[in-house]
Amino acid sequence: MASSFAFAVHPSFICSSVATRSSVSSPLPVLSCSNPLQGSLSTALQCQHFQTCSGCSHEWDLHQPPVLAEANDFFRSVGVSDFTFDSGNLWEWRCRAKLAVRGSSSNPSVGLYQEGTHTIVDIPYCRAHHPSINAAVDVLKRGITLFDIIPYDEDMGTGELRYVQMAVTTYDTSLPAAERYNKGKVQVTLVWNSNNEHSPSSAKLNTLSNFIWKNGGPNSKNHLIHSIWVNFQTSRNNVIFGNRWRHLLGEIDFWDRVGGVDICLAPSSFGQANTKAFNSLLQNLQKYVPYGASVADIYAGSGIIGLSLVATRKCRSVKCVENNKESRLSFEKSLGRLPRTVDSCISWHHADASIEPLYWLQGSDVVVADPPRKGLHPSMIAALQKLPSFKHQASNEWSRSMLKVKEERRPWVLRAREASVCVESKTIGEKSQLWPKTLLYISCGWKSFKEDCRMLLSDKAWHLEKAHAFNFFPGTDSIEVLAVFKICLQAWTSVNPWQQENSQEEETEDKCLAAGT
Ligand SMILES: C[S@@+](CC[C@H](N)C(=O)[O-])C[C@H]1O[C@@H](n2cnc3c(N)ncnc32)[C@H](O)[C@@H]1O
Repeated sequence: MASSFAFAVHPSFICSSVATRSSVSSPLPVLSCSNPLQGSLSTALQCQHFQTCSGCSHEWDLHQPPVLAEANDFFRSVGVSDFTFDSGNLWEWRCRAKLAVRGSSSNPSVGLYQEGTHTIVDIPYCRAHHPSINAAVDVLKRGITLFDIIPYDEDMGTGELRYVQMAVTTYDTSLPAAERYNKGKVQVTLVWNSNNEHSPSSAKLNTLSNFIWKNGGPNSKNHLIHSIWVNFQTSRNNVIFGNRWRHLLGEIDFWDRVGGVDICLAPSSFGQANTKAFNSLLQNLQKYVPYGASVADIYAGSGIIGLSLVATRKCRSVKCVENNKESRLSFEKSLGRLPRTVDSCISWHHADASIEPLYWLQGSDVVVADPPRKGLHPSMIAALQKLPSFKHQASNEWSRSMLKVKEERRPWVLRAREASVCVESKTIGEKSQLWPKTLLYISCGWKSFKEDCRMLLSDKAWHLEKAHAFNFFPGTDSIEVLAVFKICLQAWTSVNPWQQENSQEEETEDKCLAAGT
């Protein structure tokens, strides 16, 4: 139960907050706002699972997570006084959830761990979930009970169903635009405790998926399931997915639309959980990329950011670097839906960006880096710190010597350099002597971001020009940051007094000096 407060709900809040399409509409929990230190009910979580479920840590003021005050101070201290925050949707924002399945077939729990335990809390009325996720979980649980599907037992390693991933597409052009989000459809992935589709429990897997399809697919009275997949995983560790994925029912391709482009996401690829907030971030990010820029999209996943920039900023080239090979197919499919008018060099590399980071940075004037929560790899930071000294070294020969291309013999490094997917431009030639002037750092880990930011600013290599944050995870004390760094040239020019290339760079240099970075 949520809290010990007594309750009074403002009627307008009830209207705006009740799940719109779920057959599992939540009895709202009892809260009151008698404590003047608490925020308004209109921005409160009001979830009955709060405190038992580990998903949300904050119940009040969802529009301003506590870390925001610290972020504001931090950005001020590094010279950014106009830091902005976009608070977005406070409920029903989660379009992608991985939920553990535990308990028994007669009483299954589908949810998250209770804080600090290995107990799974059933969260049928989760306020963060898109309503279609809660509705799909409800169908799943009925199927588990009806067909005696055994939930996974972590201690014994037994059972059939371990996890379920639910991903919502909010892109159905047959619906009016205003209805698309609420009527989103779910790609369900069942994580099954067997080696493959030939195992003895496969009959039960098929029965369960047919039940879900019958009760949530296109011929049901509440069409909420887009497709059903299975992932086979027998490992005893706590890695959620195994390597074997199979499509079972519905459409294979899962399309959504963000950042002005159609994107296809396989269940095995990384996908942002908060589709609307991600879209806002992309629209903001686009403004910092000059038309015709060459972009390196590092930690690219299925290349959504890079493709969005190709389409909206008419980039000369975009190079995506990602170490999960599963994302390649999604990238290829999304690439196929770019407008025909796009004329750019576009490539996607299956590579570890921390190995030879300079190789990936070369040839671009804008770097987008969207690393996992732990932040940039030390080797990537070191490479970014070196960039000011490369700025005017335009010769390819010099670049090659810096990158030690001639000496490189390691087959896996040479393999990674070859693009897994590549589209040449019809008109644009290569311009590999470029080095980045702008770094757009997207971060979901505030702690690691601060450290990386300090490192980048510490030796005057970069200057922080702008910072924005987005409420990607309302109910938690996390923010997604978009930080705009510009290269500083004075460190380099003090030893190499070459002429500045253009006035924009002079301006950036002045700002670096003014900010004392
Ligand atoms: C926060 S996600 C961002 C994905 C993508 N930019 C998006 O928004 O969809 C981070 C990505 O970095 C990838 N990654 C992690 N370590 C990497 C490495 N050493 N080299 C390249 N990619 C890496 C992960 O597989 C994941 O797709």
